Amino acid sequence: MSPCAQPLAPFAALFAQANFNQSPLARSHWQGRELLLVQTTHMQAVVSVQGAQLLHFQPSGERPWLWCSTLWPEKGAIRGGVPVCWPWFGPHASDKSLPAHGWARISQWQLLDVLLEGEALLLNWQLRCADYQAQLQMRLGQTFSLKLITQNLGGQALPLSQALHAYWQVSFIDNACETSLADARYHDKLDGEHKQQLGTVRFNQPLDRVYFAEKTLCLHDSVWRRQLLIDKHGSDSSVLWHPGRQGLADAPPVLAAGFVCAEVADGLAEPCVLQPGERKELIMTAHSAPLVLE
Ligand SMILES: O=P(O)(O)OC[C@H]1O[C@@H](O)[C@H](O)[C@@H](O)[C@@H]1O
Repeated sequence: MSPCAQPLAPFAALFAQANFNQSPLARSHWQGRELLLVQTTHMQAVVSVQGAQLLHFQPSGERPWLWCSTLWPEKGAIRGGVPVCWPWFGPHASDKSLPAHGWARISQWQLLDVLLEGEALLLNWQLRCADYQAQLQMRLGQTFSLKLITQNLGGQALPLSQALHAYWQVSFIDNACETSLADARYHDKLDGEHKQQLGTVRFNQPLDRVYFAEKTLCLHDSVWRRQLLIDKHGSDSSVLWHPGRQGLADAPPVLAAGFVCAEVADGLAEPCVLQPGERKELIMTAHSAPLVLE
């Protein structure tokens, strides 16, 4: 069954009102945020300038891949799409007054350039934060990839932990599972224990786990008969997270039942330090495939 209302109507309304004027890009605003609407013969996407956050991605003829809340805070992080957690993941290591998951998702990024590469559109974003510089290269075609490049522009070593914190849309949490992490070791953040995964991971309970695995993630939706395959590079860990049936203030239960988070992370298995001048890349590439049930 698929009882949850899918929250895409606002984006559909924005596309209906937008003036693309022969371009694949149109500017739009919603809930106080500046948005880029992207439309080609192969896909539709929405990107927020705050966070350089891909909020919506839908290849032609397919269901949307990403989930996004319709309840955005007046200020602060938008829950949905692919928030960039950077240059730290979770609470800051020493100063708990700093924002969870770093500055990237609450900052305005600069769009450096837009290029057409074959059938795909490349959007190249940049953010400078003290001596950290991030570039996010977004490739939007029949599939999408996100390449986050961090460079230390200063003279001191800098700690780095990061994640591409994707909210994947599912028909209903009980219909979803992750199948590639069987046997992987993980840190269960809900009880602080280190454990080993037995079989597939189901999302029918609150979940907050850091898996120490470099494998491609594989999300199955048994009702939509869809697999989402998430390849990663430069990533020492994957985070699976869901708040459970009680949902969250900006994702009440009926909406929270429509996503699972499968995140590509780095600097969580081992502390990562960038030396002066050093660069590091974190890449997520997603594609879909039909799910054939036996
Ligand atoms: O509510 P936020 O700040 O977006 O974070 C959501 C979740 O993000 C996950 O990545 C973390 O592992 C969780 O601990 C956290 O609760």
